Amino acid sequence: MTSDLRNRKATLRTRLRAARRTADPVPLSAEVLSVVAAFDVVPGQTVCAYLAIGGEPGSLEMIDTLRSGGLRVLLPIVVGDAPLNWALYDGGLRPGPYGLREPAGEPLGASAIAAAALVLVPALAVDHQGVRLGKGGGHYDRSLPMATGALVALVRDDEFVPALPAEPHDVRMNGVLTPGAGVIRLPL
Ligand SMILES: Nc1nc2c(c(=O)[nH]1)N(C=O)[C@@H](CNc1ccc(C(=O)N[C@@H](CCC(=O)O)C(=O)O)cc1)CN2
Ligand SMILES: Nc1ncnc2c1ncn2[C@@H]1O[C@H](COP(=O)(O)OP(=O)(O)OP(=O)(O)O)[C@@H](O)[C@H]1O
Repeated sequence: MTSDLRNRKATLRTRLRAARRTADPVPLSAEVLSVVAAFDVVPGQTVCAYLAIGGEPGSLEMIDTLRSGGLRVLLPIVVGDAPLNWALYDGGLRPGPYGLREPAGEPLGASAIAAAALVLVPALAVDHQGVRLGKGGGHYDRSLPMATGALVALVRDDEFVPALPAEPHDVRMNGVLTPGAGVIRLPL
């Protein structure tokens, strides 16, 4: 049962990653403000975001839009198999693992995610029940249980799908942002 779920997830990841290799960029630099508005996030509040790589929706411009709107933006720092650490993005970046760029500021600890009114979550796909498929490292699965704010995944239109395989540890999303459909609130 569990290994069947794992195999289905792995097959989906391979297909979705391959499709992203030839897909057009999706910067979401303006659209991200519709998420901020939809979840009543106001200037001064904290948003946990991510810096897109390798065909992921999002961009540095998207992060800058959030900062320009007066939001406090935290970016993730990978610490092995531990939950993600977080640091304030103040314009400084340095190279991280997996070709990532990470915030150069002082790490705030894994529990910093709890202060975020909104968490923008990278995903390969999300389904209509809010189940998210990530890259398979489990980094977000270990961190999202500590979050208290709205969880919104960013995907392409065709990556928002009717149903994905779900395991008990998969944390459900409260919403999804796609370039074509904008913000979609998901029933939890
Ligand atoms: N932009 C972004 N940041 C993130 C994540 C993410 O999915 N996207 N993570 C989500 O958990 C964590 C890091 N986990 C990641 C796991 C794999 C890859 C990845 O795409 N690896 C490439 C290249 C590997 C390499 O060069 O060594 C690959 O597998 O093709 C990226 C991030 C935290 N930060
Ligand atoms: N809360 C958790 N604590 C410890 N390990 C976990 C937790 N959640 C998930 N894992 C482990 O992480 C691995 C990857 O999980 P999964 O396939 O759901 O990844 P994903 O959601 O696609 O990845 P990510 O969260 O990095 O985007 C699995 O081996 C799983 O058992």
